[in-house]
Amino acid sequence: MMLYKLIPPSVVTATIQLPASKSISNRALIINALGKGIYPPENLSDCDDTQVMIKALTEGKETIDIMAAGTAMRFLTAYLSVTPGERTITGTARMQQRPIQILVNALRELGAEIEYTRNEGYPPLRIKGAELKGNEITLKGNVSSQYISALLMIGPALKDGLTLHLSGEIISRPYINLTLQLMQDFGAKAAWTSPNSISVAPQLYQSIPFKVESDWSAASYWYQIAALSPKAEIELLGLFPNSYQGDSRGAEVFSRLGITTEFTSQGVKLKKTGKAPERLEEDFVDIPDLAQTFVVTCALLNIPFRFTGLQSLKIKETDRIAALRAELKKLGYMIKEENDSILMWNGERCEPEETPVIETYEDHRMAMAFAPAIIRHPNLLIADPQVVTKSYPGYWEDLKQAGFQVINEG
Ligand SMILES: O=C(O)C1=C[C@@H](OP(=O)(O)O)[C@@H](O)[C@H](O)C1
Ligand SMILES: C=C(OP(=O)(O)O)C(=O)O
Repeated sequence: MMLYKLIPPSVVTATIQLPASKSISNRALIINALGKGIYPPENLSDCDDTQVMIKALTEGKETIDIMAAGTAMRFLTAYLSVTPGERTITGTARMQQRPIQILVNALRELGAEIEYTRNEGYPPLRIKGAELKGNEITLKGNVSSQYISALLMIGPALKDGLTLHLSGEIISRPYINLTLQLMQDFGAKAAWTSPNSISVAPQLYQSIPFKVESDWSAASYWYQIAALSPKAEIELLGLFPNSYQGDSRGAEVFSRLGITTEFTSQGVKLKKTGKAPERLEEDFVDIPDLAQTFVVTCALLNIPFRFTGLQSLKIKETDRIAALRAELKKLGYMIKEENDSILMWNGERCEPEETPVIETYEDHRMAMAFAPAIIRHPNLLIADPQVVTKSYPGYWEDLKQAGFQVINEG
């Protein structure tokens, strides 16, 4: 097992070229493939989740391994259903435990030929591309928005277009809006027709030059470093106001924790105001990928919190509710959970471990959200730090550039 020991600088000074958004990269790639685009998307992310998508779309292999990429698994399942050929799509052991039945059922209802090769409801899948016949379906909106995005993106390729009715609470809605936004940019007609229905017209995508913006989820770890450091001068490149990404709301939540955002022509500069709230309450149903950032930040700043809307965390790269509680306990914080969807902390402590080894559970966000904790817990070690490649391969190099020492303890 690889272990990283970190030593923070006394003042964090950095200008960081963030990775490009994997959510935007993977959408642009699918849309480009469906539209037979002549302009390849520019500034694609160099992360694993985008690399596996590029390979799947270009190598033409019969067995496609998307490793741990949820977006690739879900988007490609829909894509392969409308693309000639017969293929198997698989992923890591964890990916084979992440549910996909809602999407498979929806695609089957539209006429798709998909079989489970191992366990009913989970990858791997055997998919035979076909012309889909249906054009209107109802599916649950409360498990993963990626099923909805996957269906929407193939909508323009269906003879009669597609209408989706979403039942139950709609989670991760900004990711659905991101999909619609990109589809519209590429010339599709796709829009909400009611608070829970979306219609897509049958109309081919147009090819346009397109540049992917930086990743706001990745930016959150730098906001966290600014919040935890006594002094920080951090500039993040490639972020703009009115971002397509829902996680840009992290800037507003961090402003309540004393980190304000100033937009420049190239990105953002973070400022510390020195103000901190007595308590933080937030609903994460629209911003699930920021949960780990804020849980760790608030505990370490000694700010009690109650975070709701976390029901999707159990089916992500790991059970993030359990992982957060277990690892923060090692640092001396007792976090409570309620209904599988709420995490709270009332300030309760326990004895911290002397040399806590933070496990990362094959989850990039566990590594990236706990590394900044070194600023308050100088003895912690990060296990399996290479997990960051899922979304942010340059994370450790960027920390070094910001003055952190990153030492491989073997
Ligand atoms: O569509 C996307 O790009 C994503 C949607 C979200 O997943 P869920 O819709 O499953 O919450 C998010 O957690 C994931 O990192 C990326
Ligand atoms: C949940 C995530 O990714 P995915 O679902 O695409 O694997 C994530 O990046 O935090």
